[in-house]
Amino acid sequence: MTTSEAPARIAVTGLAVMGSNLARNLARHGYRVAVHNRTPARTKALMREHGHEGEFVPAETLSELVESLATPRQIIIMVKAGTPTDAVIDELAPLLGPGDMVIDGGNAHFADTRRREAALRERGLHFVGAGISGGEEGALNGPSIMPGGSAESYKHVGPVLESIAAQVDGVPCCVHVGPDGAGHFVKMVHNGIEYADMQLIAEAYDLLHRVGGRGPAEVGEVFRDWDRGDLESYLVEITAEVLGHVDPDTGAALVDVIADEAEQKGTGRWTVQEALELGVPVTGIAEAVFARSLSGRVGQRAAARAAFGASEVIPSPDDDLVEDVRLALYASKVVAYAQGFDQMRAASVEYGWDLDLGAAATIWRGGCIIRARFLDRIREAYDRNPDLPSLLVDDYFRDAVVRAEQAWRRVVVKAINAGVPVPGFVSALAYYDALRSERLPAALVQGLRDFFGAHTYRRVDREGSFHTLWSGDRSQVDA
Ligand SMILES: NC(=O)C1=CN([C@@H]2O[C@H](COP(=O)(O)OP(=O)(O)OC[C@H]3O[C@@H](n4cnc5c(N)ncnc54)[C@H](OP(=O)(O)O)[C@@H]3O)[C@@H](O)[C@H]2O)C=CC1
Ligand SMILES: O=C(CO)[C@H](O)[C@H](O)COP(=O)(O)O
Repeated sequence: MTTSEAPARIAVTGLAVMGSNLARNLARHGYRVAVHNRTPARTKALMREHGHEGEFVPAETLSELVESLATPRQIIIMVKAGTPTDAVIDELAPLLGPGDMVIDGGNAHFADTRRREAALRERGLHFVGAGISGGEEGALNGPSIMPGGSAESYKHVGPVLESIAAQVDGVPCCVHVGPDGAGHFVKMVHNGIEYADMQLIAEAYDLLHRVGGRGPAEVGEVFRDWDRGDLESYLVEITAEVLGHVDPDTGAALVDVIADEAEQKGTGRWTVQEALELGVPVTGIAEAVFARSLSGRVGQRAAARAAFGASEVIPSPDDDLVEDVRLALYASKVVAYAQGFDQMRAASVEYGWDLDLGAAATIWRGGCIIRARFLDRIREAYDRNPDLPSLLVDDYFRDAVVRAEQAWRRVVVKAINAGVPVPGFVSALAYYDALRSERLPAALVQGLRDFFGAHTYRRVDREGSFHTLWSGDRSQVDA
């Protein structure tokens, strides 16, 4: 039904795949939704194809959209992140009144969200930076929603967002994450983990395919089987689907005809850039971002093949390979998640967000791309100890990693000997080994820094900073 007399409860501007599906989700939940898109053809298409699904109020302009809303107004922006979002906010803000709420559901950089929140607060408006995950299907049927912003604004938008979010065990996959950019930060880390997870899955596939000698469909069946155990997750489930799919044009496995150059829109890169700023090692996410970059360096790859010959992998399957790879995948995933949660903890301190890490795990259990059985275990770990220094040291994950360790090492050795690149598995194992080392060679790095730059070092046996007179008599002085 489409009527235009009563005021709309909420509005969506930006009606590409995400915005139109979110508007439909809202309408299906009984909200009267005002809808707008810069190019009116998209609004018309939504009304034509889905207008019967609920109460929509189409608007040709942003001022029409604003006029159609009940106060305090709630407007969701679902447009391209970056300058398009600023353009919409700049046009929208002068049309709004005190207490109105602007909700940015795009993949905004959290620093932009902090800036926008502060600017709108100055004007008496609320700005809610809400990370939304789940893609097209999630937006329609229940995404995971990570709203930031003031507690006051959440009182208004929270109930609406919670009602359209995915529900797991009766709990909505939506919670007030924290002030200003907290929601978009958590979404960014979600995407970083998504990158790491996909890279690890791709490495597992490569090993089972090239070392294990199994075809894509056969490996797809292995993933289907894994999806029934500890690895149960959306990404493992769809891996089975993609690997099992046959290209209608050639009859080959689709994965064999897709160009092997992984693209990226930038959220994984942001995660790593911000981790560098915070000094948090997110090696799994970084390796995943770099693996995508390397895949796209087609000219360099061709030159290397010409110079060295393409690496030739002779399949050498053994009875344990599938189980070993499963364990290595699980342990490497634990590391990737531990690093992502570590980054959120560091950001929480840096920006004063007071993030509840268990709540982040809870709202990722459904609706989003990294939804997984695993997230229940993470939530339980933070329930046991909200101040866990690392997920790895929680009893459950510690035992899981210890159980996987020997298989993990066998897989890495096998991959290296075979010439199959597994940067995700290798770096996860190196992180685990480094974290638990009694002594790290960082001591030598400090010695070298002091030698060439008098950068000083600390000692293990007494307080203070010291410098060795390397070009003098090599005695030690207090620094
Ligand atoms: N696709 C996905 O799976 C996911 C996307 N997101 C995020 O959600 C947001 C929407 O994504 P998606 O639906 O894929 O659409 P796109 O990111 O492709 O953005 C297209 C939309 O942005 C609008 N737009 C672009 N530039 C401007 C501008 N200068 N002024 C006004 N409107 C503009 C377009 O309007 P017009 O039709 O006039 O060109 C269109 O409505 C993005 O921020 C994206 O990162 C989040 C999670 C998942
Ligand atoms: O936010 C998302 C899901 O959570 C998007 O799917 C994400 O934009 C995909 O990122 P990329 O294109 O960089 O792989």
